[in-house]
Amino acid sequence: MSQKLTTKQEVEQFLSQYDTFLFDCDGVLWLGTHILPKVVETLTLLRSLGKKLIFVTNNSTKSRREYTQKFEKFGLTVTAEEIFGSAFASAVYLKNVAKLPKEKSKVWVLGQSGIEEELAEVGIESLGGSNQALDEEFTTESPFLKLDPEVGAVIAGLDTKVNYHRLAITLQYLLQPDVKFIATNIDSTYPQKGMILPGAGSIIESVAFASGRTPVACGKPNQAMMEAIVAQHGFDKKRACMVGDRLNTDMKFGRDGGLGTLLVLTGIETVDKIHALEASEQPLYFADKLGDIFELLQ
Ligand SMILES: O=C(O)[C@H](O)[C@H](O)COP(=O)(O)O
Ligand SMILES: [Mg+2]
Repeated sequence: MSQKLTTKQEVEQFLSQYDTFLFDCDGVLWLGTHILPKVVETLTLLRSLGKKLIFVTNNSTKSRREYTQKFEKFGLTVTAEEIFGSAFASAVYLKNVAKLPKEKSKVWVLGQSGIEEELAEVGIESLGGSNQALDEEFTTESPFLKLDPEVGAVIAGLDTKVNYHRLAITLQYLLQPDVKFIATNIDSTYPQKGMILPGAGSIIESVAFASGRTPVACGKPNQAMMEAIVAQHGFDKKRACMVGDRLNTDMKFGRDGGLGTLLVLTGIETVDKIHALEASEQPLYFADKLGDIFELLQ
């Protein structure tokens, strides 16, 4: 049974088990541009206790560089090496696993600057994405219908500017069987302040359905992302805890990786969702919010 953190002793006992914490971002640290209560204090406290902090987000709209700027706005100094985003995971997958041949080395992006920037970082040329010409209404005269024969893959992720034009051109590439199909992540929804919005998975599902294809999904819970994080930071997974707000991505990612798990209720899930699960599928711990760690220790 999942244990709720409600007292100082419980928090101390929880913290004593782990040296490394992997934090999901949307719904755990912040909701869009709103930082959640006592998050800064909690992260600062954990750092002062000598804990290693790593940030693992499925939100592909920003690159690791752009995330460092977002952290900075909240007064938190976090390096790009401490951040793993699904845009980065997808770029690394393309570069190291999918290995596109030279003549098919470009990528069509259904998504935002995070994906474009991470692809550029690993030396991959991208098309589509944030190109403003795609904001225009789709017609059969679209210049993008002249497909680039050098495109060898589609990467699809969260895109708040998604429209019929972008979906239509993405489909044209996906109808080519030799073009690989990569999804940054599978989240059906994500939390914003006061509302739940359609997530990357809901957008990707549209072109997956139209093309009859299933993408390789690179973000949480894919354990390739976990292995990349462990390879970079070299921590003991048994002494690490995944903190998240979603069961089928964050908690599965932690559980499958052999980490401890803490679910916070500031994003997607509710306490009823936890209790509806088999004991073996429940997170080890849950809390109303991440900031409870700081508040309960006072
Ligand atoms: O739809 C998305 O891309 C995701 O729901 C979302 O942004 C998740 O981000 P995370 O909670 O992993 O930080
Ligand atoms: Mg989240």
